[in-house]
Formats: sequence, structure tokens, C-alpha cells
Amino acid sequence: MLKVENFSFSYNSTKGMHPVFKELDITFSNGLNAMLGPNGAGKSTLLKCIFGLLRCNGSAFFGGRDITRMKTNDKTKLMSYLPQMDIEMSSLTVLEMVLLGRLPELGQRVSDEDLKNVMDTLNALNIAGLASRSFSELSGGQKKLVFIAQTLVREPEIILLDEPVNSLDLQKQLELCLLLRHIAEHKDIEIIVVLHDINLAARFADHIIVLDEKGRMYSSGTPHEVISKKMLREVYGVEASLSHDENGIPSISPIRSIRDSSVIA
Ligand SMILES: Nc1ncnc2c1ncn2[C@@H]1O[C@H](COP(=O)(O)OP(=O)(O)OP(=O)(O)O)[C@@H](O)[C@H]1O
Repeated sequence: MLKVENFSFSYNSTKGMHPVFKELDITFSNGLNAMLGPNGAGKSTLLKCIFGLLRCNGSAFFGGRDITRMKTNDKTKLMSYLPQMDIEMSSLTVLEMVLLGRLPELGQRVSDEDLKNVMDTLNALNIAGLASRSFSELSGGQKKLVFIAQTLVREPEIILLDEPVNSLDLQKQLELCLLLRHIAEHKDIEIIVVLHDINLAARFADHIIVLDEKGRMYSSGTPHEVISKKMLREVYGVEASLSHDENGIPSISPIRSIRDSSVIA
């Protein structure tokens, strides 16, 4: 179980220090964690700090080890990370791009096992047919799926995904969430996924963490505990209707923005 303790981070920009979060404590759960929050709340920054792309103050413990003090090599073996922004161009094929995701394990030669893992992952995401295509010629959604495959092609202990469903069509969003559920349930891998779709988070996550616009933890718990009209109003500034299906899974439907300066009522 990943535990973030006392995390503080500020960007040092031309306009001075820009604090994103201060003394943040979060206990993620085993399984599938969804992180929600408005634009600019600090979700991507938090994932980058956990992965070690940004240096922040504080500690992050996993299995008794402080991952903020780990060597980069050990960190990349422990975790894989899908950033929000991806590169657009590459002269590699889809198969080669996904193989890159196994870099921490790759020996001098690509083994049959490496290739099998790549093909299994492409199959799981229903994109095996793209394996020999040039990456640069793919559509935006197809490229996204290739990066997701690159992140999932190994079996690390933690997977961090920043808005993976962006630019995927409805069917692929659903399939990806089902795949993440399957991985979380059967492979003992902790997944932290940043989402903007509250209904997807409600349906698929074991645990939801909500950051508010100031990078503070507003709430955390099961979807049933976290998703409320009050949270939607206070964190997102949105009036919404809320219902629950026969399994108690919440589902929301936004009605209007309650921002003072909102142009459209
Ligand atoms: N490189 C940077 N330099 C300075 N400030 C930054 C930088 N990157 C992000 N920020 C600021 O840090 C804050 C948090 O950004 P972050 O990208 O972590 O938010 P987010 O919750 O992931 O947002 P979104 O949902 O829009 O992706 C924002 O106010 C943003 O403007």
C-alpha cells in the first residue's frame, strides 16, 4: 500500500514560487485508486513526485521502503508511469514502442518472453493488429493505447496513469477500465489513475482520492463514501443530480455551474 507523507511541492517559475501542495498525506489502497480533482489541483504534479520526475519534500512509503530515497533504477523497476502528454513522432513501429516499456528488464537481446509479453499486452488492449504499423501514422487515440501498452507491458508493483482515457472512444474507455480492474484484482498491482470522468471512477475504482483546487485532500474513501452532491458543489462548483444503481454504485449528472462568473446559467 502506497502512503504519501508530508508531501510539499512548489514550481519555481519566472514569476516566483508557485506552491502546488503542502504537507499532503494520502494513503492509497491496494487495488485500483482513482484520483479526482479540478484542473490545476496538482494531480499530475503528485504523480510526477511519486515517480521521482520532480523532487518534493516528504516521503512516500511502499512495503516499508521510502521510494523517494530509492535509486532511479530501483524506482523504474518498482513503478511504471504514463504521463498526460505524450510524444507525437517516432520512427519506431508499435511493437518496438511497446517493447521500450520493458527496458528495465531487457537483456542484450530481445527474448521470446519479451515478445510474448508485448503481444499479450497488445491483445489485451485489442490493438495487436497495429503491431507492425509505424507509430507516427496512428490516430491520437491509437497512439494513446500504444503508450498505455508501454506502461502495462511489465508487471511492476505500482502503475501510475495520468488521464489514460483521454482521446479514447467510449468502447475503449470501458475496455481499458475493465482491463485495469482485472490487473488490480488478479496481479496484486497497485494502480493510481487520474481521471476526470467521475462516473468511470465511481464504477471501477476501489478507492477514490479527491484533491481540491488548492492541492489539499478534500476526501478519500470508497466511491459510495466520496461521491456526493456536496463534494461536486464544493470541489467542482457544479450542481449535479446523483443516483445509485442496484449495487450502490453512484452515478452523477451535472446540471449547472455555480461559479459566480459563469456566463451560461
Ligand atoms: N512546469 C510548471 N511550472 C509552473 N507551474 C506549473 C507547471 N506545471 C504545472 N504548474 C502549475 O501547477 C498546478 C498543478 O498543475 P497540475 O498539472 O499538477 O494539475 P492537474 O490537477 O494535473 O490539472 P489538470 O487536471 O488540468 O491536468 C497548476 O496551477 C499549474 O498551473
